[in-house]
Amino acid sequence: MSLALIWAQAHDGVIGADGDMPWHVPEDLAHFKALTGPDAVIMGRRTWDSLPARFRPLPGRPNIVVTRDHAWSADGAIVAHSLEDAFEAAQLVGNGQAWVTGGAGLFTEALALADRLEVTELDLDVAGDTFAPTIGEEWVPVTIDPAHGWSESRTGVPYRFIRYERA
Ligand SMILES: CCc1nc(N)nc(N)c1OCCCOc1ncccc1N1CCC(C(F)(F)F)CC1
Repeated sequence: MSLALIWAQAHDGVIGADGDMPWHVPEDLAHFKALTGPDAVIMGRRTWDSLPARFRPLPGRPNIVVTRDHAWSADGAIVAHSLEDAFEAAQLVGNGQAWVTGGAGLFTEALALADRLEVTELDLDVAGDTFAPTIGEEWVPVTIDPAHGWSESRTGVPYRFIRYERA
């Protein structure tokens, strides 16, 4: 089972504000959908709660939700009570590739287990209360798209996609 992390961040690693993402970049949604495809997604309960109802569960794949609350359940969610349990569940129901899709706490914990990071960088200054994990020296950018500069979202936000792998 291969574990990847995927997130979108603005300047200073902001990934969220008040339980949502303070931007709208349709090209990132398309990127997320294209990359994660039918693979299992693993997310924290707050990220699950942040999903718009039409995307809860994320369509067409196992949705594994990590929560410490042993009373919690939700239609369309496979409940796990630790990242390790989530990883095991993904191995049982997944197809070999699982994605941690948020939030900050899970990203920090999953970083040590992951072999790939897919980061959408937004050239955007925005206030936030939730931040991406620090990407250590052991991670190297293997692709940057576009190779130089930025693409421009139809909403006007410059963005680029970076893939990191372990050195
Ligand atoms: C896309 C947002 C996103 N971007 C990157 N690069 N990495 C992520 N970890 C990520 O957060 C996924 C979970 C939160 O997702 C959403 N939060 C608010 C509104 C919409 C969503 N999306 C819309 C697209 C939908 C589809 F199934 F179509 F992909 C999934 C839910």
